Amino acid sequence: MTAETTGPVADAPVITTTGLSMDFGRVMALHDLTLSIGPGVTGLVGANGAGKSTLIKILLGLQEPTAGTATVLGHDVASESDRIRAVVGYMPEHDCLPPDVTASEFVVHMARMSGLPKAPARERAADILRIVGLDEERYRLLGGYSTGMKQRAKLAQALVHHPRLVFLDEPTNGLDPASRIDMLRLVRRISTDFHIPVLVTSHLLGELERVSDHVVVLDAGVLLRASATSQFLEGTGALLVEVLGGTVERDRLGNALAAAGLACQPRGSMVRVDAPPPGLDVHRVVRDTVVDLDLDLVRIEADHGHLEDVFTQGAHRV
Ligand SMILES: Nc1ncnc2c1ncn2[C@@H]1O[C@H](COP(=O)(O)OP(=O)(O)OP(=O)(O)O)[C@@H](O)[C@H]1O
Repeated sequence: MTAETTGPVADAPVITTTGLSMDFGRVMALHDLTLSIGPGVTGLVGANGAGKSTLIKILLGLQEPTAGTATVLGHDVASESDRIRAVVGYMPEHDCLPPDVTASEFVVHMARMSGLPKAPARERAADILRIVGLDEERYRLLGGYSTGMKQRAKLAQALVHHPRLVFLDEPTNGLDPASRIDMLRLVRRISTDFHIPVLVTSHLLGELERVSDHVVVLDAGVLLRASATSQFLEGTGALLVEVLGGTVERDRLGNALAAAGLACQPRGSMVRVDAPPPGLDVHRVVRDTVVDLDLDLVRIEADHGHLEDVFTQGAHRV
């Protein structure tokens, strides 16, 4: 297997699906999915069981859909899955690492399986293990690795053969908050530093907000929404206001703003003020109210949408 040398044409779809369905009998894992995914990082989000892994397996040609068609880098998944697997890197969700070999041996082996000769395979494996942060640990047996190190080793094997596209299935699974942030930085680097399109999944809806250019939201196999991340996060027109103190001060402010005619409710330690009627200078009303109540203003900021809102706002199915 040799990876192709040319990258995807700018803005050409990297992945397309048309009417894709996967019926397992008792459960419909994907239902009539029509999608077009471009370059950059695409976050595929949805609760456990939403159909994320099933979609990836179909795209890799590992599972045959019950209906519909799909292409990956222009190749048809039904008839050209060998071509697809040659040019796509895949990090599976579950632990799939042999415990009794070192990370170095494993990643060199995966490079050789992809067709790289011995010396370049060693060189490439060393490079990629350094990039994922396993330089010093590369001669340790994988069986003794922590979850975070195993995730990095899985990522290394997905990148070692110079793929033109990578699928990362729940790369932050089992990681503590600091390791999650590190892993998400690595995911971003795959796109920004190496210019490889990435399809990355997470069941934590908000997790991919910061690293994804586009987001696809699945709910029980149905496409809820697919759009640029910026469209999910754009301003809602509402404001968040914080004053010094605790819930007593927050509620005094909220009650006074409500008495001044603004629709508001508590949001954590802050007061969320709904988009005001046109013509009303809400910043002035807030500042005047804070002064009248003898409170100390910490901040007034625009409230932005979040990915989770897609599930709570009666999402429009696409
Ligand atoms: N081989 C299979 N046979 C029967 N049902 C399956 C099979 N594979 C997946 N399913 C079911 O299809 C649905 C979607 O599963 P899938 O693994 O794609 O979800 P997911 O979004 O990746 O969730 P998770 O993150 O929990 O893996 C689930 O209800 C799952 O139980």
